[in-house]
Amino acid sequence: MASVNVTVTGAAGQIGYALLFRIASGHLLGPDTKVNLRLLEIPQAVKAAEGTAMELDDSAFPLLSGIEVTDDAKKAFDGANVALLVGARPRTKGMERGDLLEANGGIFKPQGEAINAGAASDIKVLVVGNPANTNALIAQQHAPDVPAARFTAMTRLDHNRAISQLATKLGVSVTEIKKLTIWGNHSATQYPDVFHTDVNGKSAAELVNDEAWLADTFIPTVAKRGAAIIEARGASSAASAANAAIDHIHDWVLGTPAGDWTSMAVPSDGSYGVPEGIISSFPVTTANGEYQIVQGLEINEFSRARIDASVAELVEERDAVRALGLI
Ligand SMILES: NC(=O)c1ccc[n+]([C@@H]2O[C@H](COP(=O)([O-])OP(=O)(O)OC[C@H]3O[C@@H](n4cnc5c(N)ncnc54)[C@H](O)[C@@H]3O)[C@@H](O)[C@H]2O)c1
Ligand SMILES: O=C(O)C[C@H](O)C(=O)O
Repeated sequence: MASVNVTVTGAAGQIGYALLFRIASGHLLGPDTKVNLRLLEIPQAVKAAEGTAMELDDSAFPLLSGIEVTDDAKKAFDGANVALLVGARPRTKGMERGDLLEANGGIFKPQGEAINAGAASDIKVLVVGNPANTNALIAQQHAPDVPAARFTAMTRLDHNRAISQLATKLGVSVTEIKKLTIWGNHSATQYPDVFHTDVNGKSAAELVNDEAWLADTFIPTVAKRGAAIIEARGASSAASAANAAIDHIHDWVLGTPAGDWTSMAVPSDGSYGVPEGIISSFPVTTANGEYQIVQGLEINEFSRARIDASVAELVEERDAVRALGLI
């Protein structure tokens, strides 16, 4: 059976704890693929990551072929086929946006370099740590030998949240909702779009038939859900974020179902007027380990303004990290 090297950064954190057991039990790559885990942490958290590794051992997962814990990015990414970049510098009191971007530059620049130096030729990178889209751009810009398209950021949690909200509104099961799209940044400016969404062969937008609900309830609920979870739990989403990371890589590697698509933040090829190179969320289909941006969707005025606003924020973030010399 094939064994795949999966590197997880921030392994001792709360998403890490929810993520690793599901990777080891086969939810990431399916029941026919063994996984060799590499856990990267900062020196002061290595001991905690080793504790998690002990628990992974104690689970005797049939698909887990090995675990290595390290604080050395070069070792962690050497031969990596899949990299989940979860560890990031959270915003703390008094921290300005520029400080946050700079602190994360100190993480994602060396990790991009280590991926460039040693990752396997089929490396697939998912950035979860916030600000995810721009952190992915920083890592990508320091890995010039890796195809740029292999660097992606996570908007699958937003996608899943939007499906759940829409299913509740329409009184249908989440499985009946297809072709929902998150556009833009994983931030409060993101745009969850139901204008091409299909519910049992009918248009979701027509079934909702209430633009005010979309504008004033649905979009803000989805876009501010991360903050609502922090408010309720006293900590940011962890199990749902881990679940979304599993979904993102699972679908990238194993494909999206026929008649559906998903949302991934990927380097723009200029589709839908999104400036080339910006790591922005799009509707994508996947097959044979590759993703493709869904083409030819008609974008109405309501959607256009919202996509443009979120993309403008991404351009600002790119310009800010450029000004800081991080890319
Ligand atoms: N994209 C999304 O949808 C989404 C959703 C939820 C959370 N997040 C983000 O995911 C990140 C992780 O969340 P969490 O709740 O697990 O945080 P956490 O603070 O519990 O854990 C983060 C871990 O990362 C480690 N870390 C820091 N710098 C590192 C480095 N250079 N190398 C390796 N590890 C490093 C820390 O030691 C810590 O153990 C945060 O940035 C959070 O905002 C993103
Ligand atoms: O950590 C956050 O700011 C929120 C997180 O990105 C989320 O969407 O739950």
